[in-house]
Amino acid sequence: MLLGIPCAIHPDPGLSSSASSCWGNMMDVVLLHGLLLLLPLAALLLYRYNATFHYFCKVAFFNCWIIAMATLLSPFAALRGRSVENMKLLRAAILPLKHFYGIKMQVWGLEHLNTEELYVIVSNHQAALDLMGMVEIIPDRCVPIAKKEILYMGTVGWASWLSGIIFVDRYKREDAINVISQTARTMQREKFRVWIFPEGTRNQDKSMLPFKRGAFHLAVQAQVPIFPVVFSPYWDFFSSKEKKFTSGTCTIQILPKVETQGLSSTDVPRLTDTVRQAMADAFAEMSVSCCEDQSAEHPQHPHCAGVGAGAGRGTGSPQCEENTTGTSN
Ligand SMILES: CCCCCCCCCCCCCCCCC(=O)SCCNC(=O)CCNC(=O)[C@H](O)C(C)(C)COP(=O)(O)OP(=O)(O)OC[C@H]1O[C@@H](n2cnc3c(N)ncnc32)[C@H](O)[C@@H]1OP(=O)(O)O
Ligand SMILES: CCCCCCCC/C=C\CCCCCCCC(=O)OC[C@@H](O)COP(=O)(O)O
Repeated sequence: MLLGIPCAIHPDPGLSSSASSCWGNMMDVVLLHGLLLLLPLAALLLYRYNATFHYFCKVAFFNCWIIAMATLLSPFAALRGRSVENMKLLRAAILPLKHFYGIKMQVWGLEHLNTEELYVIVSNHQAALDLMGMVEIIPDRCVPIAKKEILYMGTVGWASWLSGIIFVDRYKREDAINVISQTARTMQREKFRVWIFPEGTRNQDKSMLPFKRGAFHLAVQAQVPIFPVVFSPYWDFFSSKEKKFTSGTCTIQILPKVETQGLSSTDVPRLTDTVRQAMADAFAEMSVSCCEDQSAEHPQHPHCAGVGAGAGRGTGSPQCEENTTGTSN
């Protein structure tokens, strides 16, 4: 018996055909086992030496983790019903991810959020990885506003709904505006805070996209302050375009609050511009330090060529030119 296959090699020449077929079986099994051993080895080598494979493995793990955690936690969350308190479960489930990925989180200005009052948080949105930064600082009783598509992602949608996440249909402006106006009323009544990504979509460019106005209408209608939060650029450790995903540091900067007391809807465009400008300045400053760290490690990083040497203008990417200007101001 070899590896579970019954096999008797009989010296009798009359049985030689059965013996040779048995030999064939043995070879098949050996080959199969060899292949089964080689596959993980090849995957390991690919993971180690092929950046694209490495990237897809890490993204797949991220998605699997979220799906697994959502599936595991949804029944517990369901016991409580739809409640912002369930955000604590989601938070606890996402917090360990940074350790798996070797991503160091550095938070500046957390004391700003340490207040009893209600507020709206607005932040830039680079990738789904933002979830890891969000859970570092998300205060109690705070729910994100998310695109409606997430609601249909099976248990992930279910977990999100149970945690009180508010969904907007970005393709139906009237409906989205209604949801936001309703949120302005309920956040006061039910005492919760709201987190919005005013760019409205993921963006890994050198600068932030123009801001949608919903977050600012919400803060004005609810008469609550806005806390701008800026995630430093991920480009030294993550890029979906370049298929890059390594370890690194993410800095989260919480800017001082912007008051909305006494403002009305006519002030929203100016308010939006003020907040965006403050965030863009912070992002530009963080880009410079990110570029400096990067150029120390890899002097010819495509985003940063020339910055370390003070030759950003005209030689490096527009990103670095913009950053250099941002710092000198
Ligand atoms: C443990 C396991 C875990 C499992 C689960 C965990 C995983 C899932 C968790 C998810 C949580 C994380 C969430 C991350 C998700 C992030 C996203 O999904 S980003 C996408 C969704 N977010 C947004 O879209 C941002 C909010 N959008 C807006 O605020 C928009 O303004 C809009 C309301 C959708 C309208 O957009 P649009 O029409 O494209 O453009 P605007 O320029 O903003 O507005 C046009 C016009 O309308 C006026 N207006 C806008 N809002 C209002 C309002 N509330 N009241 C009155 N008027 C409004 C605006 O002023 C403009 O008019 P104007 O005359 O030009 O000024
Ligand atoms: C029965 C259906 C089963 C469906 C299975 C769904 C699988 C879902 C896989 C992984 C879940 C990870 C979800 C993380 C969500 C993170 C939030 C996020 O970053 O969303 C992007 C959104 O802000 C902007 O979207 P766009 O840039 O406009 O696009």
